[in-house]
Amino acid sequence: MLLRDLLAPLLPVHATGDDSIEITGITADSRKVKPGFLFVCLTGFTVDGHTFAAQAVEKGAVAVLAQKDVDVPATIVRVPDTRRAMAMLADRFYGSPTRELKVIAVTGTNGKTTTTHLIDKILSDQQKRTGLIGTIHMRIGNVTEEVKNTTPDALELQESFRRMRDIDTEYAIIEASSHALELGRVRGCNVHTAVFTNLTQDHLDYHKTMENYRHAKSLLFAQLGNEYDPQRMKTAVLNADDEASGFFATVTPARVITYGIDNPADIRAADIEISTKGTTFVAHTFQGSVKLSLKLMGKFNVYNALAAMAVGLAEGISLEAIKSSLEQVQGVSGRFESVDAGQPFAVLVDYSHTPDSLENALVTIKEFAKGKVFCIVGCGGDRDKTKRPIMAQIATKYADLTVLTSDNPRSEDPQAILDDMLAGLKKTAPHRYTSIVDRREAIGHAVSLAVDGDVILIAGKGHETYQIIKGEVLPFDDREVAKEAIRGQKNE
Ligand SMILES: CC(=O)N[C@H]1[C@@H](OP(=O)(O)OP(=O)(O)OC[C@H]2O[C@@H](n3ccc(=O)[nH]c3=O)[C@H](O)[C@@H]2O)O[C@H](CO)[C@@H](O)[C@@H]1O[C@H](C)C(=O)N[C@@H](C)C(=O)N[C@H](CCC(=O)O)C(=O)O
Ligand SMILES: Nc1ncnc2c1ncn2[C@@H]1O[C@H](COP(=O)(O)OP(=O)(O)OP(=O)(O)O)[C@@H](O)[C@H]1O
Ligand SMILES: N[C@H](CCC[C@H](N)C(=O)O)C(=O)O
Ligand SMILES: [Mg+2]
Repeated sequence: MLLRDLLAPLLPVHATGDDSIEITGITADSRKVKPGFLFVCLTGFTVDGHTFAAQAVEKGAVAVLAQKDVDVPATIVRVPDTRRAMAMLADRFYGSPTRELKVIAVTGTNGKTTTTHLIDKILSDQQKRTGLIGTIHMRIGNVTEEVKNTTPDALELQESFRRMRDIDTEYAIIEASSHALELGRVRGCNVHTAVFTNLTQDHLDYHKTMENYRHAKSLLFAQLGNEYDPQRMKTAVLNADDEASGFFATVTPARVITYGIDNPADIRAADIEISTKGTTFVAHTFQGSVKLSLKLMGKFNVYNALAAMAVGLAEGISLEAIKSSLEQVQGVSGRFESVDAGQPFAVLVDYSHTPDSLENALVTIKEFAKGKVFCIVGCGGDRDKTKRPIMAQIATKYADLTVLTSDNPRSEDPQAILDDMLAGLKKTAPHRYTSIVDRREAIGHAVSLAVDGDVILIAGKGHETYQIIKGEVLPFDDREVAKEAIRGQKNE
């Protein structure tokens, strides 16, 4: 594409140099530049991309998009905000794939991955061709790919949408993280349906206040258009039991469908029963009522199911078909995943890494645990420090024994993170908690104490297969480590 044509969405924009050159690709990473590329200079959190402009040109970049002065032998396009411009150019360069795709974007503190998987199941069962982008992986057609971020940057996102469209994908179901919304990674996407799960504390290192955090989430609802063609009608699916939904309803031009349990809603669950086998409830909807038996456990999963149901109904899928799909879902990797190595007690691996999700997981476990509850939990390094003492308090409130340990300390000292967690605990009940820096040892400790009827919750890392310590990514899978500990115990 000619640079001049590529720049159309940014007009009026000024290019210094030849704008009739052919652009063969776009990247914001100088290490990925190929001859004929446009290099986008982004001011990052660790380095300033403008300092790599010269390197990019040496590698063959013919044009540079910048928001500061750069002096390089290439065509220079100056804009006030390169991140914003990059999202527009990504959409244009990849032929606006979201004009032909129905993008269903799920945002919220907890439940995004689970809800996207439920939506995927409902749509795929109707023979719709779907693609998925989220925390666990990206799936284009039948091919899954590894991801670095829950929501990739605008270039990777649009490129992935393009590949989905090229194989006739109809729906792209994506997680829209608050970082992504704030950083404009989803800007330029024509979103068909936006889903809100909930808003509770997390990421205050980045957003600073809950109000800013809510504002970031609101961007997804504000960017929905109002389309009245029944086939392409835009929808905001909101959780009636979360007060942030009122705000999102005021900022979205789209139609709103609400779901909930406690407050009046368009889709409402009643008669909820939770057991070790799963969860049953009756869903009252604008298309009638239906009783569901989910294999998923916990009240929070009723919310996820209702949100997915709302999306299905908005797409004109029958309630019976939605019920059938939801009832078949066995679970999502690393979410309340049961580990079975023949032990007489239960071991559950769950991705609860926020105060609210940890509390939900423990409340659910307390409903069926016959014996003691053990909770192994840590808090991520280089992440919201204020959630550390709160998570320690929640763990010790519900669990008979809490083992505080490491969860991706990243660049931080693991012991310092534990100290932040311990600061939330009163010294009056020391028998209720202990701290063991080494996560493998922490898991081994709980396994050595558990007996018939007990439940061990290994929280925080879910599907992750690594542990990041001092910036080094080491192999670590809670499920495998738990199995090893159980087998080791049996052999003793
Ligand atoms: C805080 C944050 O979001 N950081 C993201 C950001 O990295 P950064 O700003 O540190 O980048 P940087 O290293 O400073 O580099 C700045 C620029 O220079 C460029 N560069 C850099 C080096 C070089 O040699 N040449 C070069 O051109 C880089 O490509 C970049 O364009 O841009 C990167 C590329 O898009 C992202 O991968 C990275 O996500 C990091 C890994 C991350 O951990 N992000 C988390 C906080 C995040 O976004 N999480 C949410 C989910 C959260 C949740 O809901 O729970 C997510 O969506 O993943
Ligand atoms: N609707 C919900 N409300 C509260 N907690 C939930 C909900 N759904 C799931 N959880 C809890 O949160 C954990 C993470 O769930 P999930 O991976 O679906 O959320 P997510 O929003 O995708 O998280 P992330 O932001 O890390 O990608 C689960 O393991 C479970 O403990
Ligand atoms: N998307 C979340 C994942 C946290 C997972 C937890 N295991 C941790 O490392 O803190 C984040 O990047 O904050
Ligand atoms: Mg997720």
